[in-house]
This record gives sequence, C-alpha cells and structure tokens, in this order.
Amino acid sequence: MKLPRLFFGTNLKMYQTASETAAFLGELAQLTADLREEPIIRFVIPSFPSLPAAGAVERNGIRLGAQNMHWENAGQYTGEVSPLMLRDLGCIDLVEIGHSERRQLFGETSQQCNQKVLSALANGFTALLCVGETAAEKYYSISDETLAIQLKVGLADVSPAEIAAGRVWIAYEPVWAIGVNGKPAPPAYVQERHQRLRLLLRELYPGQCCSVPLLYGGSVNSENASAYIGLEDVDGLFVGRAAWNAPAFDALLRQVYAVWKEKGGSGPC
Ligand SMILES: O=C[C@H](O)COP(=O)(O)O
Repeated sequence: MKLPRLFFGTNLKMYQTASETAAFLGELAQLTADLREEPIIRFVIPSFPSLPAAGAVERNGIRLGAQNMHWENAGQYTGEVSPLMLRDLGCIDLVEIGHSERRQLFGETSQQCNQKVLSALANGFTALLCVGETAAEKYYSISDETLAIQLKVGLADVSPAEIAAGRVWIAYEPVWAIGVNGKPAPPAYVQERHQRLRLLLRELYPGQCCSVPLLYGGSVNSENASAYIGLEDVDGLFVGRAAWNAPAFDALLRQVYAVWKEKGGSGPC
C-alpha cells in the first residue's frame, strides 16, 4: 500500500515578522495555486506572533502549523502557549512537537513531547512529532536506539484510531544535519533510519503504519531534495532555509513532486 499524498512544508523557526510571513504565504499561495488539486499536502509553520496574520491570508489550501504548544489548556506557565489559545485562532491545522532545537536548546524531554502529542490530538490538531539523533549518538552507533526511544515515548498512549485518522506525522531530522552548521545526511543513511522507523511503527500499530507519513528534514535543498524524496521510505520533506522565500519553496516543491510521482507515491508499508 502507498501513502496517497506527498507532504512538503517549511518551519520558519524564529525568522520573519508577522507582515513578512503574511507576504510570504500570500505569494506562496498564488504560486502553488495550481497544485491545490494535486495529491500534495503543503504546510507552513510560522512563529506564534505571526499566526493571526498568516491565518488571515487566502492560503489556497496551504496548511498552517504552530512550532510548539504546552499540553495544558491554561495554567501558571509563563511564556507558554496553550492548545486553547491556538484553537481560538481558528486557523491552525498542525502542531510541531519536539523539534531538535526545542529538545537541545530548551531541554524538552520525550515525556513532555508525549504530553504535547496527546494534547494536540485531543484538541483536534495534527501532531508533527520530530525525532533525530545527535552527532554523538550517531558516533556511538546508537541512532536507532535514540529514534526508537523518541518515537515510542512520544507516541505512548496514542490510539490506533488516531493513527488511522492520519493525524500523526513523523519528521526525522538528524540534529547534526540541521541548520547553517548542518552536514547533509547521505541518502542511504536516511533510508536506513526511515525504514527502521517504519518497522517500529508497524510493530506499534499493526496494519496502521501506512497512515503515518515519514518526512525527512535537515539541510534539504535543490541539490539533494530529489535524492531524498526518491527514497522508498521518505513520504515528504520538511525544509528550513531552502524554502523561506516563496519562489524557492515553489520550485523545490515542483522538483520534489516530479520525483515523487516517478517513484509511484510513498510507502510501501
Ligand atoms: O525544521 C526544519 C529543519 O530544522 C531543517 O532546517 P534546515 O533545512 O535549515 O537545515
């Protein structure tokens, strides 16, 4: 069985003001309007303050996400944003959880990611759970162990029904491959990790793992994107720097879509 859609989106991290985000999204919506009826899920994940402005833009089906979320609806958590606050905006489709910058720089644990995943699902959002090993974990050949822990803990108590509904996405992003100092991962290495993640999902959710798209992220650009999306177990790409202006996002998406169609869709499961 193949996943019937290509997943392609960007995380804007702590870049772009609200007005810049709205301009980016508006241009992107126009450029990619003809792709709306294609089997592609396009998504953009701006900063919190940009979400209302982004929500007001005509997006032509581009989904909008938040970069993080607390698991409680309200409470004494200075500086945090609750699911209730995101729901109230009325424009959020997905919530990104456990990006390596959150785990590495702000000490987020897999248990906290799990609370966020459960809360995101309970609040009607799609949960985009990010997993990835550090350079040290790779050096000690424990990448798969790290990924298994992050996945199993992150998805604890997520029901097969939630999985079947397609409301959990996984992004594999090796920490050492992300950002300006990142080193692009060899495609064969990415395929091995994705295959292991798929096997793990199959064990956790027999018969349902096809409903979970596996996205790859980390220094994706026009040079390497075709190789990554051509991999058997890569269902989509989660891009940073290379997709932060609308023409670049659009061009990369079209390049990737052509390769994805050539390989006959995503999967197998
Ligand atoms: O969320 C996106 C990733 O962190 C990838 O960022 P990058 O493509 O700039 O390395």
